[in-house]
Amino acid sequence: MDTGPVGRATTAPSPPHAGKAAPRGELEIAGLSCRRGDQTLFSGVSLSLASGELLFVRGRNGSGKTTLLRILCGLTEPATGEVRWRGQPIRRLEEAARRELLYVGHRDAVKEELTPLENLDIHQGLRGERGDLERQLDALEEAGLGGREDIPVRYLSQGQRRRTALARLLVSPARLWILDEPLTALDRSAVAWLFERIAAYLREGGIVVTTSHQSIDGLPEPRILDLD
Ligand SMILES: Nc1ncnc2c1ncn2[C@@H]1O[C@H](COP(=O)(O)OP(=O)(O)OP(=O)(O)O)[C@@H](O)[C@H]1O
Repeated sequence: MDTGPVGRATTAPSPPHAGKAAPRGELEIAGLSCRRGDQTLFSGVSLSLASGELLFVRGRNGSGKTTLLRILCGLTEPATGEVRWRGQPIRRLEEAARRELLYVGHRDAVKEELTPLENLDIHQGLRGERGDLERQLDALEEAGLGGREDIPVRYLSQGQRRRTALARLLVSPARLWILDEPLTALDRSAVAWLFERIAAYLREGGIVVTTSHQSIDGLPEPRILDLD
């Protein structure tokens, strides 16, 4: 695992609407079920998440955590039920509303042949955001990648790849973070940094849905969805 220090904190973009009164239940989940083959992974999942709330989805390997997170951001269709973001069906969001969601999957989705800086720039381009070089460099510095911004990702350690993926949180304004196993491969200092980041984001009114097989003691009190 990577043991490099995590760099100085930068000012991450505040969630859109930070500071304004937020309606309750921005993310609404109703009657979700999912089947894989002849197996029901989960059923009857209903809940509502409001500004500042953290949801911890837990369960054994194969219980359906990743599948559920993908359903929450509209990447996978459930067998039954629906997900709404600010009242709109998640799979039919307009572009501006879609940009309020930021998903970091457990496979890092970083391009091996590109550098961390290029990966961050492409990520922003795909979201329709204008990349700001200074902010991108600050984000990579904060994520502990100072000095490695221009090295192709294939030469980086697992922890550094993870940090590259997580640096997206620092450049993209979003209202909802969906983080699948964000702690994987992170060393202790990076875990502490990420926990601080998540706590600050929740205080500013962001919403976070996350999974982890590691302890999340150190994060603000979560709501828990247990798929077992
Ligand atoms: N597209 C798919 N087609 C068929 N089966 C799938 C598909 N996606 C996931 N599965 C199956 O659904 C089950 C749940 O997978 P999922 O990745 O959601 O579990 P998980 O709870 O995130 O597991 P882990 O803790 O191991 O990451 C697994 O048995 C997996 O093989």
